[in-house]
Amino acid sequence: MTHPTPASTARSRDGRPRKQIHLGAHFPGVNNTTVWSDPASRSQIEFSSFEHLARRAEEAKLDFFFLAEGLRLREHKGQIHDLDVVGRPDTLPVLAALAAVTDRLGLAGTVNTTFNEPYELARQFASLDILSGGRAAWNLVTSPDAFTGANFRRGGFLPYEERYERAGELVALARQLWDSWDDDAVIDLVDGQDDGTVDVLAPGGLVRPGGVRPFAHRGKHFDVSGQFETPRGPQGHPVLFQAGDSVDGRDFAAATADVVFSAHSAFEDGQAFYADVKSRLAAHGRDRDSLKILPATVVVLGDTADEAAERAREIRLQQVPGRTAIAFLEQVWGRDLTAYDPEGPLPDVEPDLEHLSITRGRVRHVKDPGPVVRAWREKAAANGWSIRDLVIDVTSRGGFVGTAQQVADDIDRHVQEDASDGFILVPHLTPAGLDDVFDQVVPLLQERGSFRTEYTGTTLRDHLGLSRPEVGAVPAPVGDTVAAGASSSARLS
Ligand SMILES: Cc1cc2nc3c(=O)[nH]c(=O)nc-3n(C[C@H](O)[C@H](O)[C@H](O)COP(=O)(O)O)c2cc1C
Repeated sequence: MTHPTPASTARSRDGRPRKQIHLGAHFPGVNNTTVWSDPASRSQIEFSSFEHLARRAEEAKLDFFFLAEGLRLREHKGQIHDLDVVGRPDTLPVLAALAAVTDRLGLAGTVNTTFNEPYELARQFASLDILSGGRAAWNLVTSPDAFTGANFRRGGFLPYEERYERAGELVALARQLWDSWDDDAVIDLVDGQDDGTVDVLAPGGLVRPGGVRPFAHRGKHFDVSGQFETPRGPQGHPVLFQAGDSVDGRDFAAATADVVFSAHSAFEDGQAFYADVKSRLAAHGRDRDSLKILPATVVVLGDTADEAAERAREIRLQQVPGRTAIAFLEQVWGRDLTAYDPEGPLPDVEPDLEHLSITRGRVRHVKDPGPVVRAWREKAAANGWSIRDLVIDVTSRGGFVGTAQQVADDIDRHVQEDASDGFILVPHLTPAGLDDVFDQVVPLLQERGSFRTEYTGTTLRDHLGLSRPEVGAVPAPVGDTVAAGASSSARLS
C-alpha cells in the first residue's frame, strides 16, 4: 500500500530501520498561541506572513504548511472576543497563492465537512492539487455547532452524532468525483500522442472516450448527479488529514485518512494514542504505514536547558495576560468574573449552570463544571497559585523545551519509539516563530539520518511515503451509487 519512506540506512536503537520524521509548519489561527502583543508578530492576514512561513518551511525541507480554520468570529459575553487578533482569510485562496511561491512544500488546509457540499470541495481540492503540482491536502474537521452553522445557507448544523456520518458520505463522494476522470482522460492536443502518462497538466482538449464518467449518488445526506468538471490531480486524491479525537473520530481516521492531526504530543499519551489508532487500521484492510500520526507541538529553544525553561515560562506569561485568564475562567464559571484579581485566588462563587455558553465559536464547553472547578481549586490551593498561574497550567500545551540538541533527541525519540510519526510545529510568533527550529533543530535531525536533506519526490504523497490511489480503488459512498457506466466523449468547454 505504501511507498518506502525516503531511504536512510541508519537504524534506531532497537535495531529497526530508522523511521523518517514528518514535519509540518502550522500557521497559527486567531487564538493566543501566538503572542500577538510581541513587537516581532506580524499580521495574521497579510500574504507576506503566510509567505514567510511557507518559504522558510520549504528551505528546511518540511513536508507541508498547515492552516487551521474557524468559520465564525468567537464571541464572549455577547461581544466579539478580541483579546487576540480577530479575522482571517479563507483557507483555499491562501494555499493557492502559496502554491505560486513554493515548489515542493505540501499545502494542507482545514475545511469543515458539515457546512459544505461535496462537489464544491472536491473541485476546490482537485484544483489546488493541479495548480500546485500534487501538493494539496485536506484536513477534514467536523465541528457541527449551531452557532457556526447559522452562518450557512441551510442553517447547516447537524446533531453531534451525525457529524462523522455526513463526513464519511461526503469524502466517499468526493473520491468518487475525483475518480470519475481517468488519469489519462485528456488527450494532449499538442502532440496528440497517447504516451500512457498522467496527462492532467497537458494542454489537452479532447476527452478520451470513456475517460470521464458521470456520477450519481443518493444517500442520507446527499442526492447528487452529474459530471465532474475538474480532471484528476497529480496525486489522484489530495492527501486527507483528519482532526478529531473521539472514538468515532479515530474510526473515521482509520477508515479514511492518510494523516491524523492530534493533540497527543506528550510521550506516553502519544504512544497510547498511536497504538490505539494504528490498531484500528487492520479492520479496514490497511497497513500501519498508510496512516501517519502527527501531533501539534510547540518548541522553545535556549542555549542551556535552564534558559529554555525560563523562556518557556515567559512565553506562557505573555500568552495568558490577566484579562485572558479571567475570560478563560468565565467560560467554565458561566458568569462575569471581572471583579476578581487575576493575580489573586480562584473565585469563591459557584458556576452559573444557566449560562455555560458564555463563549461561543470553536471552544470546548464544559458540560458539568462542578468537578472541574473542585479540581482546580484543590490544585491552586496545593500550589499556592493565583487565577493566572492556574490558567497557565491547565491550558499548557506541553511541547519540547531545551537546547537544540535536547529537542532534536526528544523529537527523534518520540518518532522512533512510536509516540508519533512526526509533528506539526506551532510557533509562538507569527510568522517567524519557527525560524530557530528550522535553523537549529532540523539540521541535527538531518545529521542523524531521521529527516530528509533534500526532497526526493515532487508530491506531498511522495514526502509522506503514501501511495497514489488508483481510480476506483476506494469504496463507493453508502447509499445508492449508480455505477459510473455511460461515458462522455464530449469536447471540453
Ligand atoms: C488537533 C485538533 C485540531 C483541530 N482543528 C480544528 C480546526 O482548525 N477547525 C475546526 O473547525 N475544528 C478543529 N478541530 C475540531 C474537530 O474537527 C472536531 O470537530 C472536534 O474534535 C470534535 O470531534 P471529536 O469529538 O471526534 O473530537 C480540531 C480538533 C483537533 C483534535
